[in-house]
Amino acid sequence: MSAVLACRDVTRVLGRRRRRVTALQGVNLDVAPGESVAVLGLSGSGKSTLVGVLAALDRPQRGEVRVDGTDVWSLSERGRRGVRRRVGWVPQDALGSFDPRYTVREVVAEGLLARRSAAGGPDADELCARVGLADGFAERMPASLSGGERQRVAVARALATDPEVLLADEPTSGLDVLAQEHVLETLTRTGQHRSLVLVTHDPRVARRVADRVVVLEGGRLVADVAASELLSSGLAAVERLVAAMPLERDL
Ligand SMILES: Nc1ncnc2c1ncn2[C@@H]1O[C@H](COP(=O)(O)OP(=O)(O)OP(=O)(O)O)[C@@H](O)[C@H]1O
Repeated sequence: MSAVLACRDVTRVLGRRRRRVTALQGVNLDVAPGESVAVLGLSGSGKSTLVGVLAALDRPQRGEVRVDGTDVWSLSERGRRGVRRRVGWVPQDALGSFDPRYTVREVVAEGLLARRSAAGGPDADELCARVGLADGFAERMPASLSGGERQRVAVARALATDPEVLLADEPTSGLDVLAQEHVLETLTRTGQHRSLVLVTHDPRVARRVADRVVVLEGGRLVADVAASELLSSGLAAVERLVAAMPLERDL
């Protein structure tokens, strides 16, 4: 089946002069329709850079990013905006991505303005209910919510555009185990029939959510394995990740 989101031989260099860093080097990734892929890597491995590139927000120096087979950087800015609607983005820092003047309902409604399909589809309140935020949440200000609730608002806003792919960048970082579980459950349940790319440094989260796990190390994709085989794969890259989390070995 053809990939809904793909990158080919992507290289992204950041910074200037002596501070130049090759954040991604020759990265190839295919995400099939309905597939969940976790991008696993330690801090600084290039995960956030890859998210920016896959969301068509950041242009790589080399390589292609394709949405439904279309090379996004061959399009006009307008064409690229259209393509971006197909890729819903759940940021790491949900609160920082919301307009502080907006209620939860208004944040989600903002996503609806960019909805791909015209009439029909859920309204903002229905989307809030879908992510487990019914009963008065819609009128509240995101700043008054817990971290997990804010992340669920971000999922509702991303779903509002009716994307083919959800791109989630460490959506559970800083949350306690229960809130993590709520957010991951929301992502997997509401994201059904869509593709999901989830960025994480936590092998447990990767295994919990994804069908497939790819491992980034120093800007290179060094492993691509079925999630069920992640911990028994014997892959050096996975072993290094687990070893770097001494308090979290109980996987
Ligand atoms: N604007 C920048 N200028 C120079 N180097 C940068 C810039 N942004 C990121 N980098 C470097 O690029 C590399 C990849 O960064 P990136 O943020 O993608 O990693 P990451 O895996 O998402 O890390 P984390 O898990 O800590 O968020 C790192 O070495 C980082 O220091």
